[in-house]
Amino acid sequence: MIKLAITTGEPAGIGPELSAQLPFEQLFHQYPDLHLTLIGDQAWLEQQAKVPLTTFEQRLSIHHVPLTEAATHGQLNTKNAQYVLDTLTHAAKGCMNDVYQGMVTAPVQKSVINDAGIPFSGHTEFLEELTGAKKVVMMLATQGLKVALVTTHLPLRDVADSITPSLLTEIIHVTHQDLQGYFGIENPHIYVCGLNPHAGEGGHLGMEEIEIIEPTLHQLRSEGIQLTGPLPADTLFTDKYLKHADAVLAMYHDQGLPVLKYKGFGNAANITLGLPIIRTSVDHGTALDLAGKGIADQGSLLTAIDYGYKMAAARAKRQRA
Ligand SMILES: NC(=O)c1ccc[n+]([C@@H]2O[C@H](COP(=O)([O-])OP(=O)(O)OC[C@H]3O[C@@H](n4cnc5c(N)ncnc54)[C@H](O)[C@@H]3O)[C@@H](O)[C@H]2O)c1
Ligand SMILES: N[C@H](C(=O)O)[C@H](O)COP(=O)(O)O
Repeated sequence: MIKLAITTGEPAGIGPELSAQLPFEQLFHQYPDLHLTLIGDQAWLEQQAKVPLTTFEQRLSIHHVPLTEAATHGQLNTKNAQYVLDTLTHAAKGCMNDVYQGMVTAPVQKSVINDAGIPFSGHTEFLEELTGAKKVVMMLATQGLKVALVTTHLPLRDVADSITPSLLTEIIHVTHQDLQGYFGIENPHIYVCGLNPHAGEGGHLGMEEIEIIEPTLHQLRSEGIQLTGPLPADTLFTDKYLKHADAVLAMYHDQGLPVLKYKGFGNAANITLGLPIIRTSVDHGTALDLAGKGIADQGSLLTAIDYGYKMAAARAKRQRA
């Protein structure tokens, strides 16, 4: 059995309804050994389900984490911030203890957690700390494109200073290793974006390519890692390069993710590489404007479940070998 935990996310957003309204019958048919546990407030989830969740009791459980205050669609409440983190902690610890073979996260509202006085950048950073991982990488994947990021939830002002040879080396090592381990790519070819326009224009538009990125890639190539770049990011995302790329490494969030989401929004998943556990997520946020209306698209949650299931199956196969 592959047991996946689904954290149902910000209670005022679309996460609870997307999770409770999953096409369970179809999913359990498609993945005959899949078991799902929805993690969140039981009454809030049952209220949003279309069929009684007990219908699938052999394959579907709810792990009840009580809301602090009743939730209302579209209305954030700082009192429920800790609830959201409790669902994540339960799932992550369950994965570390092999109760679950992976966790799939519905969206959380980062701002309300911070407004509650709890510093929180995102699941990626939260899980890195909770699991004690040395370095994690945010990678979003859709059919035909995987984009990994060197920096994640960082103000643009701080990005350039944070790109160092050691960070770049760690990020590339983790990406390379997990593309091999979870995606069965024997010798991944990673295409790397420059940081500056035109990859620095020979030093006239920034020195990071010459001083940091090129020497680091040169060093890593000597270890046998296939790397192309740094290439100008505006033309890297074209077929000429993408047809040879197993993944693209972007230097910052909005260099890589708009391209990925333009190609695959609704059919993409966010995957945290480098964790000791498997974690996949949706490609969208809490969409407070849609919450409770029953019109939010389920595609990305299904994609995240698919990646989570396949990664867990790949790891189980590796462990048996
Ligand atoms: N995995 C996550 O936890 C995650 C991912 C992205 C954003 N967020 C958080 O979500 C909050 C809101 O972020 P945002 O407004 O930038 O992005 P958003 O994805 O919530 O909304 C952007 C636009 O996409 C639409 N949209 C989103 N999901 C949709 C779906 N399933 N079906 C149809 N339309 C959908 C929304 O209606 C909106 O127009 C922020 O706090 C952000 O940090 C969380
Ligand atoms: N950067 C993600 C995106 O834009 O889709 C999103 O904020 C989620 O990040 P976490 O998985 O770290 O919460």
